[in-house]
Amino acid sequence: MPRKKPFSTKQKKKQMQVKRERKRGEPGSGPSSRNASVERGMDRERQSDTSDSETTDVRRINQQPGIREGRYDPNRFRLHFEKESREEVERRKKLAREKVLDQMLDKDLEVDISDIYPTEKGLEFPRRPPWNYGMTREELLRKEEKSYREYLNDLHSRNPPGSLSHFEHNLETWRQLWRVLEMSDVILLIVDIRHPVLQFPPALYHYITGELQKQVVVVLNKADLCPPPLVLAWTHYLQTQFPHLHCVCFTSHPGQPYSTVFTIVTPHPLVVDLSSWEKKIQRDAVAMGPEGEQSEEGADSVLVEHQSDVAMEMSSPSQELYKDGVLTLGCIGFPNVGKSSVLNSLVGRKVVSVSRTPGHTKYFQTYYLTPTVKLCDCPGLVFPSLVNKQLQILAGIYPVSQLQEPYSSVGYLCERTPFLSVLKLRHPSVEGPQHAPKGGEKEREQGPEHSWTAWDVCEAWAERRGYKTAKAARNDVYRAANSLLRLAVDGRLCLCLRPPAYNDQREQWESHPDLAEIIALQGRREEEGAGERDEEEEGESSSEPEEEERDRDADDDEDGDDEDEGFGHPAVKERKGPTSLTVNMFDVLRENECE
Ligand SMILES: Nc1nc2c(ncn2[C@@H]2O[C@H](COP(=O)(O)OP(=O)(O)OP(=O)(O)O)[C@@H](O)[C@H]2O)c(=O)[nH]1
Repeated sequence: MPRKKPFSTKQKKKQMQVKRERKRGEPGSGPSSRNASVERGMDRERQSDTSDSETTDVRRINQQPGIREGRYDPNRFRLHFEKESREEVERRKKLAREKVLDQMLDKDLEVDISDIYPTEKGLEFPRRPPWNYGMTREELLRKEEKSYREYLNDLHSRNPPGSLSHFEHNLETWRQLWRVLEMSDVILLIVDIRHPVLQFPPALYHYITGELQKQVVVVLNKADLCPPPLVLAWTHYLQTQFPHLHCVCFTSHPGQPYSTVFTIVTPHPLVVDLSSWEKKIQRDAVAMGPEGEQSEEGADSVLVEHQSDVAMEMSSPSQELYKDGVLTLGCIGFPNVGKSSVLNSLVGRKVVSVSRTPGHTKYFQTYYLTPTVKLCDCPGLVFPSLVNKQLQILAGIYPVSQLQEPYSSVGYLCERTPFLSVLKLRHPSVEGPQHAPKGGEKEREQGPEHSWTAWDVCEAWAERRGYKTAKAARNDVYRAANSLLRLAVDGRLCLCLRPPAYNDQREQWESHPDLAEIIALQGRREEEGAGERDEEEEGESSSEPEEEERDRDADDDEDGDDEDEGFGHPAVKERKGPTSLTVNMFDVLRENECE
């Protein structure tokens, strides 16, 4: 009997996908937006068909049909970035194999927002052109497309090809931002506290506070992943740069029950009557089963409004403020910053699915917190900027599974984190059986005599994790690179940027009186939080990544039936205990802060 050919899970999934599509009578049809591996395949094909043609990309975006042969097109709202040329990808691959990694200094992690969004580069975002009720739907759409093309031409005329970072090229997604901005009374701009300036486009802030005359609250999410003094320093920096901004530190993965989850750091707290929210949350808490499970009939249902295309296209912004006495909070932000998680935390349970894959939220929806307070969730949007593309990937804005060349991002990460001590790697040139180096061995096996390239790191991680290619059983370096990038995005190998002058002012932040509040928010013990534990500061987390790293589907819905929910966040595991019985989501905003 011939030997069975090895068949990887990925191949199997792809085969199943093709089968399903064949059954539906759509041979060779586009990928489901939920199946990252198929998408990647398609992206690779696209890469070869355009060789980096911007105009082709733009045309493709604007031709993207909403309805394909009478069926809804799931691809309509997916993230859409400009393709890089094959030469560029090959160049970076080569570099990843050859360039010896250099450890960066602390100072190199300091970033000023004007480095990311320099004023003189005109890094605007697409605006909705003026319209009126006399226009037909087709006229309006044509006008929007024309205006979008002009926007892109203008942007590219100021910024030569290749100089801009990845940014959203899907007009449909920008249309949703327009709609959310129009219908919201207060905008919650969610950013990841590890690198907030990457996700805070000044043009957006000025547009909302100036032209729209609306309030912006920046929610510094994922505070559990950042040393407390740095949380304070970033808050202070943003408030200084943008005086009309309200800053709120948040974590959807707190280290303890929700009682201290939401801290208003700004002196101007939100003024919202949430008394009926309090009652609802209390009823929901009672309706929770002993394991924190929700009983079928117990908790109040959350009124969800699914938005239609007509609602998207023809509505007037000016007529909508506080429409019907309802305050609308719009949650916007880059992909993967935790918009859906924040929304779930505020609602008190899962109403929106959460995924570690950016671009998971495809279409905006609204949810009533109370009869008079509505939340609106918008798909993640990447604004044009000058941020390093490798850093963009580490910041989670680009689906790791779709990367053609993950190695240079691994290199970027390793130059800025103590990867050797965290990952306990052994240089690929060292022979002998693989085991984790300990004590005196450490120096010998991974010591200074070895210089590392990004490729070496991936090779060593593949060896350590036992990642092998299906055919030749060689180290699967591509898979190892993806695994490392996911560790970074999840905060297991944590890269936190710092505001300018942070290192000089560090002592001041480490003894700041507001530190205790941040430590409480994170659910840390005071002695552990105040002095930025060394290993944490350098990116090391409390448990070894290799113990926790699992292979999960790239586009996993984290909060489905997945037992592994909260992977990588020790704090979340704590929350899963009996304590969840006492969860009181109203305390997300403390009483005295919302009156
Ligand atoms: N450690 C930590 N992880 C978080 C937090 N909030 C969200 N996450 C994780 O971040 C990832 C993205 O969360 P989502 O809520 O889906 O993010 P999103 O902004 O809605 O993403 P898109 O759908 O891409 O726009 C998931 O893996 C979450 O578990 C947080 O406060 N702390």
